[in-house]
Formats: sequence, C-alpha cells, structure tokens
Amino acid sequence: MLKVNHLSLTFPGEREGLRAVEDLTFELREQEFVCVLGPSGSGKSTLVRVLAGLLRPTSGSVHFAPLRGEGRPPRVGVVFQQANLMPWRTVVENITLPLELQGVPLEAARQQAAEMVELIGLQGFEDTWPRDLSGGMAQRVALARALVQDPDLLLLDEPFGALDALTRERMGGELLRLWQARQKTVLMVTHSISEALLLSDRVLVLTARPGRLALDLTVNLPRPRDEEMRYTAPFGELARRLRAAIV
Ligand SMILES: Nc1ncnc2c1ncn2[C@@H]1O[C@H](COP(=O)(O)OP(=O)(O)OP(=O)(O)O)[C@@H](O)[C@H]1O
Repeated sequence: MLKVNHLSLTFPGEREGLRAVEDLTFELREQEFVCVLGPSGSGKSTLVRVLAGLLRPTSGSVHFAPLRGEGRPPRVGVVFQQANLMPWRTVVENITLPLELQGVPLEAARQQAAEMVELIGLQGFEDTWPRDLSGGMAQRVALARALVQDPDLLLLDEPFGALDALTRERMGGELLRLWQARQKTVLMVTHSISEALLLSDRVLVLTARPGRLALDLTVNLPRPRDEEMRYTAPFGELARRLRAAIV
C-alpha cells in the first residue's frame, strides 16, 4: 500500500546540514504491522513525520497505492509518545475532534467516538478530563482519536515509551487486539526488541545517523502471540539477530 523510494532527508544547518535519514527504500503491504528499531538519533521519528506528511523529503519519494475505487487521498493517523490531548476537552470530545474538523455532524461524530470508547475499553470515562487520566488511559484516547478517522495507515511513534513496563506490556496486547479487529496497516517506532517481535510481521532496523536500512527482518512467529513466546528459542534467535543489527 505504500512505497518508500530512496528517501533522504537533510535538516538545514551549518555547511551541508544534518543528514537524518538516507536512501531508505522499503514497502508496506496492506494490513501489515511493521516496527522500526534503531539507535537514538537514527531518524525514526523523522521517517514517521515524512510518512505523516509533516516533513518534506530532501530527495526520494513516498507513494501510496491508489485506494480501491475511492477517489480520495489516503488517511494517515499518528500517535506520538505524548498523548497531546486537548486539556479543555473531555475524553469523548478529544476523540470527536478530527471528525469535527472534517465537518462530520456532531451527533454522528459522537456516535463514532462512542464505538471507539468501547473498543479501547474506556466506557464510563467519556466525560473525564485529560488531567484525571493515567498515562496508559491517555494513550488509549490518543489511539482512539487516530483510529476514529478510519486511517489507511496508522503511524505510532514510541506510543508506549512514557509508560511503566507493566502498562506497556498490557498496551501492546491491546494494540494487537485493535490491529486484528480493525485490520490496519501499522508502522510503529519502538526501542524494545521484544515489543517489536511480539507485535510485528516485519522489523526494519535503521543504522546510527544518518539512518539507513540495516535490516528488513520478517518475523515468522505464529499468531496469536503472547508474552510466553518471549521464552521460546525462535523468539530468542530473532531477538539476537535484531540486537546484532542495532549498532
Ligand atoms: N527539526 C529538526 N531540525 C534539525 N535537526 C533535527 C530536527 N529533528 C530531528 N533532528 C535531528 O535529526 C536526527 C534524527 O532525529 P530523530 O528524532 O528522527 O531520531 P530518532 O531515531 O527518532 O531518535 P530517538 O530514538 O532518540 O527518538 C537527530 O540527530 C536529531 O537531532
């Protein structure tokens, strides 16, 4: 559904500027779950921002496949490490926001948001203010806000990076459930090798700056996957290969 071709991005600066990503070429297939790993500063967030249309590549291109029979541009949903909820809007009002911006009538927007609230398991918290949510709950709302637009591509930039380890594990499981229920194409940045292996069909590893593609690894572990899988030999072997590729 998406082709990235010889993508490079250099941030302007002194002399030749700062090369963040260089010559990235890869494809995402529809409904694929792909994780991106790499050392700090390898351009993972830069890649997400280019795919989200927030940054323009210096060279190379990003092509979305034409959507079947629909004459509209692809929709991309993004979730960052911080939920960035609007503090003056309740949970449900945060989720309806993208629909309101698209001009969806409020009643229809509220109905779609109610479905999302159920999907993310926050029933009873519809009218709660962001300041009263835990970190995990706020990230669930951010996910719901991204999913309510029914995006063709969901981009997740370390969405659980600010959460404690147990909440993070639980959120990973929930994300898998959402992905299976909604059949989205997902590209997710993470620092966790085991999170990447438990969730994804493929893992892309970027080199230290400038980020080039060091490895494109197919994760052939059976699904459904659970935490127990971490202790199996095939999991250990894939983890070892990823670890060796991250330098
Ligand atoms: N707006 C910007 N202007 C100039 N340089 C930038 C800008 N944004 C990012 N960079 C630089 O580009 C490089 C890649 O940054 P990026 O945030 O994409 O890396 P990352 O792999 O996501 O890092 P981390 O794992 O630490 O989040 C870094 O050296 C960063 O300092």
